[in-house]
Amino acid sequence: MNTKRLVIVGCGKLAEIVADALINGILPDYQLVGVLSRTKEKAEAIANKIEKADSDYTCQVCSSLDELLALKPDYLVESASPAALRELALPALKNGTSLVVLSIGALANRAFYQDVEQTARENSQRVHIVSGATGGFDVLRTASLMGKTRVSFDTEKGPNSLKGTSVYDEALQTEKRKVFEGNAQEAIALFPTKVNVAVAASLASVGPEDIQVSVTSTPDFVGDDHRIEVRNEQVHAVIDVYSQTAQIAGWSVVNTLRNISLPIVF
Ligand SMILES: NC(=O)C1=CN([C@@H]2O[C@H](COP(=O)(O)OP(=O)(O)OC[C@H]3O[C@@H](n4cnc5c(N)ncnc54)[C@H](O)[C@@H]3O)[C@@H](O)[C@H]2O)C=CC1
Ligand SMILES: O=C([O-])CC(=O)C(=O)O
Repeated sequence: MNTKRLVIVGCGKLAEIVADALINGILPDYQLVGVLSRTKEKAEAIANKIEKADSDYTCQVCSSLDELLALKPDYLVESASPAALRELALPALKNGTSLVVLSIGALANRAFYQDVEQTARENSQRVHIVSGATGGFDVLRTASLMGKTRVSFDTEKGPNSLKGTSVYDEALQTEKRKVFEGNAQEAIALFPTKVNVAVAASLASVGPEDIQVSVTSTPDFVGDDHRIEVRNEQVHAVIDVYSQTAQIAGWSVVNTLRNISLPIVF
């Protein structure tokens, strides 16, 4: 078995799903050798889990990206924020570390996307964009290759998940309203950590400027519903994923890591 050295940046709810999957034997080809988080206690909690699972290796709690990269990981899971992805992507790729990324919003910036692409190529590494809280990237990519394609991305959320953004007001607690219409670049600028999914779907198809995105707030709505519609001359597909929590995004990292290491992939 060719064991891969894995590290995680951002030790929150989604990182914990990946660590638990590892402990539960769902990622047999990986060792979680290092963790880094803004809150050190969260990184320690994950490292302690690995320790308690009687692993025959140590998971190091790191205080800086340099310390983490010095562990020479094969793969880095980013489960922190778009700002973190902007900081770590190029140094990690230059270090010979491939990326599995959740905070895809950072890649809506064309110049950054191109730097990441070129650095990955020059260092023979790859950047895996996970399906997160949505999916259907295979059909999105395939349809877009066939010729002119239109793609829309419509999200429904509860008002509480929009608190702290410029579109929020108390009336949303009782009134259903479309609070955003635009493209994915505009959407991620307005909601920096809430529409990574829309940027991911756009990168898999027509690009962040050319996808039509909307966000609707519905009173008492629990979770998120992401509906992608893709159309070209021959194909019409609808991918509609409801999820009660964001856990599906953590599991999509697990699925991607399995695809990287298993002989048969989907
Ligand atoms: N693609 C998708 O479908 C989805 C993507 N996301 C992205 O995944 C990220 C993680 O989500 P959760 O685990 O739910 O968030 P969380 O808030 O539970 O955990 C994030 C952790 O990262 C740490 N962190 C933040 N910035 C950091 C930095 N610069 N360096 C090191 N650590 C840092 C925080 O202290 C926190 O412990 C979100 O920020 C969001 O951008 C979230 C849900 C769905
Ligand atoms: O969890 C979701 O539905 C989507 C989300 O936060 C993101 O795309 O960043």
